[in-house]
Amino acid sequence: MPGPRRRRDLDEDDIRVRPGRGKSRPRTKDRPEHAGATEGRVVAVDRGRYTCVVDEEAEPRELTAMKARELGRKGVVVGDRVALVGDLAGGTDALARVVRVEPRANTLRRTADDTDPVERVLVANADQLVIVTATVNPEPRPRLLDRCLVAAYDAGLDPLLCITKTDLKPPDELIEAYAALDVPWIASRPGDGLAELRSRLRGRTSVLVGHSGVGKSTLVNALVPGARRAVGHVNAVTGRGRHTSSSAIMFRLVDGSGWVIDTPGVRSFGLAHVDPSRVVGAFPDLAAGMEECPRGCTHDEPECALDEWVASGSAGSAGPARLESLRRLLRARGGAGEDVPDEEPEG
Ligand SMILES: Nc1nc2c(ncn2[C@@H]2O[C@H](COP(=O)(O)OP(=O)(O)OP(=O)(O)O)[C@@H](O)[C@H]2O)c(=O)[nH]1
Ligand SMILES: [Zn+2]
Repeated sequence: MPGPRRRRDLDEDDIRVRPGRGKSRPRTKDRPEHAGATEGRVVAVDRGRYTCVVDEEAEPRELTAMKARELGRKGVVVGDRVALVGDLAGGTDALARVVRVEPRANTLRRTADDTDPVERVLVANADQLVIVTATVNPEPRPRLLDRCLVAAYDAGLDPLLCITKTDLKPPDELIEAYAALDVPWIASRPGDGLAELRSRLRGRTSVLVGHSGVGKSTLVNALVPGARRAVGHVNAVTGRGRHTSSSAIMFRLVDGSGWVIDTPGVRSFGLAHVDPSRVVGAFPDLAAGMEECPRGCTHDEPECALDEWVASGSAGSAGPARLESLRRLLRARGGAGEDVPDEEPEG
């Protein structure tokens, strides 16, 4: 007998669709008329126009589509797999219709916060989150990086730390700060590090996130000839980039195996939606020690059994630094009481 579904497995549609009462009339999405629709992948969204790639395997081409009325207010985001009908020829005037959004394997989301009042699904169906930070210019923002990491664990994406501008300053401090988190990292500078990044991206769908000006667009341009992402200039005084990229956009890697999604520079990452158990789940090496915790332990309180467990050495390789990392991330989740602001310094 199937067990009860965990809450995480439910998405918007499950919640809306109630078992029908009385005579069953097929719901819109079950109607057979779109059976012959073409499958596509949304690679860009711009004011109600969706750029989709169809025929990925045989002869990939892009076309523009609008949302069919029957989809109502349902969101369509970059990375979505969709069913398309209508004018599938492509070309400048052709307009297809998105008639269905396939169930999403996952979504990368941010909750509304002070800098962005709208809760957003940023992308769907990715499997890796590349958290990009520069060694300097702009300065790394540890709290923002931690929050991106929490977002990755929450969405079930594998994190990868990508440290840019190592020609200006060595990456050692950053590497050290993330050592206990066991996050794989790569370092890059002009003319170096790209091959390793490429091999990390092969066969995967990766989302690049990071503060404005860290060099995401520069990386995408190097990875995808022809991407022509606008590269901004970092203001020498504020260290701020110019937010040159305005929306998420997806590119196919040259050898056809894998996709990268460039996102606009972020200044914050609202995490109110994140269940702490998703963060804890990213620390399987500490799981055994949690068995002694009081019921409902937040693992960041005096009664938490982890301190003793780690101190006793029963944790194997999971030492105090590892526990401190878990707590750092659990705290990063909270919106209030920020220790280090992730905003730029004033002035
Ligand atoms: N010295 C140095 N400069 C770099 C490196 N990578 C990027 N830059 C420069 O940093 C500036 C910002 O790079 P972008 O690629 O526009 O940064 P971005 O992250 O896409 O910024 P947004 O589009 O605002 O999100 C540009 O002047 C780049 O030439 C690097 O490894 N070393
Ligand atoms: Zn605990």
